[in-house]
Amino acid sequence: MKLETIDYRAPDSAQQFVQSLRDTGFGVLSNHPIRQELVEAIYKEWHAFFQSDNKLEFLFKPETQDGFFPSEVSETAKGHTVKDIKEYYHVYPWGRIPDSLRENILTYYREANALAAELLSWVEAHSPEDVKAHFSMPLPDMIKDSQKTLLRVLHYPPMTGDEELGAIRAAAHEDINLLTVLPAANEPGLQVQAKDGSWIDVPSDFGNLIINIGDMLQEASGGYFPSTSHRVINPEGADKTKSRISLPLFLHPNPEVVLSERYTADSYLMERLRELGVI
Ligand SMILES: O=C(O)CCC(=O)C(=O)O
Ligand SMILES: [Fe+2]
Repeated sequence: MKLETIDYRAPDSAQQFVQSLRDTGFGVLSNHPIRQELVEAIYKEWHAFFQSDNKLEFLFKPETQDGFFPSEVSETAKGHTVKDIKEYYHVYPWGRIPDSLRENILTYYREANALAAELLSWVEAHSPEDVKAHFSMPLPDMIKDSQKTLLRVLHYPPMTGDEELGAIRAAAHEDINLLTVLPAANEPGLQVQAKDGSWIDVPSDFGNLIINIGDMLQEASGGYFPSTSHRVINPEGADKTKSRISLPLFLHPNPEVVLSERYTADSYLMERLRELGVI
């Protein structure tokens, strides 16, 4: 399996993109409308924020889950026992955001959401009729004005050598949400698991946009769209001294949206957050 990069502006991009999602759980887009200068500015200013003690004034609130999550409380992926080597900040437009970082990150939030709605309409348009029939509403409507869509700014610090045995930057996991939209990070490391169990590098050319399926879309499509395992491996050699910043936007439907006969978006999310040990 190889992940092909798809030109967003190609005449058959929607069809190719949805085929890639179906085959691998991932789609990689080049030539897309997200401005690279904006992403670079965000990486730079948030890297500085993670280096500063200012982050401690924005410690996350357990009730609302916005703010800074230090590495000591960061996630343990489902089925794992060792914490990931990462710290992160949860950005919601209604949540706390340091003043000097507000403008760029909220612009990105808005623009990435607009593109995400278009990508969901591609998914809908290229779903077979029997799959589409199970969607309780058009996919873009599920996330419209959602207060739950989460932009996570992740910082994977340089390796110190004191990491817990077996710990990696992000242990293998599946995302909980509908789709995740992720600009290629400033360093490689993201891998997706192929059907044969092997791990494949996600093409991380700076400027690519990476989209992957989450468990909620898998649930809503009756398994037609697979939510595939992915992970972020530790750097080797000279790259050990480098931080990695990444910026996944997790598209979450409005809480009352029906995903399937078993779940609403809210009941699904609560179950998963409990499993992760973050609520
Ligand atoms: O940092 C990355 O490239 C991916 C992060 C990720 O998979 C996640 O936070 O769910
Ligand atoms: Fe993920």
